[in-house]
Amino acid sequence: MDAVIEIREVSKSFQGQSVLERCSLNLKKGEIYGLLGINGAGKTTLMKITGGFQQPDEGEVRIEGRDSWEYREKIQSRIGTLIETPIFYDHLSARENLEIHMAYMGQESDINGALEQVGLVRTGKKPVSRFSMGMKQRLGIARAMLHSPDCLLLDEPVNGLDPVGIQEVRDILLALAKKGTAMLVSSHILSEMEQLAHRVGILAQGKIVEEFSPSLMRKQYGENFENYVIDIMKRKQI
Ligand SMILES: Nc1ncnc2c1ncn2[C@@H]1O[C@H](COP(=O)(O)OP(=O)(O)OP(=O)(O)O)[C@@H](O)[C@H]1O
Repeated sequence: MDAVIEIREVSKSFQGQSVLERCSLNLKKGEIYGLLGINGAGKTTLMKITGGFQQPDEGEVRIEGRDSWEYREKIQSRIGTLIETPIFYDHLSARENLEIHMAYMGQESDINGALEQVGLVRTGKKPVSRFSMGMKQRLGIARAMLHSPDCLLLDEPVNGLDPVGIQEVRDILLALAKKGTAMLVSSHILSEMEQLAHRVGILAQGKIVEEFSPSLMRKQYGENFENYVIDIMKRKQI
């Protein structure tokens, strides 16, 4: 398999508490991989390590063949990330924030198009400090995808979005996947995963304990799909 993201036996502990334990998963071009797990399972930690924002204690992550910690600067300029609450220059507008980001990336991009895609084109000079949580989230998504990255790491991307926003973001992500972008996406909303992800992995006990195709799972379990998945999450928690 031509993996764009290869997570190989990654382990990470904080103050002696193991969070990830030989966790492995692969993502290929155009694939959306949904990461499910209870609070504190280690989803954000795995995203941070994948993007080279944290060093694994053991194991490695390769993005397009490069070690994501060793080559973190290069990698971070090529991937798009939305991990935890996005941070912006609060006194600046959405457009100014994106302009600064692209200047930092040393690239040019269609900022207007991106703002339009996420429904922020009419915010004009309004400073980000006056944005709602959902608007900040939309801006975070625009920033993550602005430089047309081959890989996106999105930690709860629809968090705080209204139903219209959720659908818009889902459509954007599905369209990007069709163009070949690989995405690691976490969400607590199972129905969202079902509509978005090609493959879902359940993170528990520090590793992926179960992987499935949500559409096949729905076919197999019908209305019991949610219960089935929640059951696995409960059983594997300990
Ligand atoms: N920098 C850190 N220092 C100490 N502990 C940390 C640090 N980062 C994460 N942890 C701990 O690692 C565990 C996993 O946290 P993480 O944020 O990765 O989980 P999560 O699956 O994303 O949770 P949630 O669904 O609640 O967002 C938690 O117990 C958390 O307290």
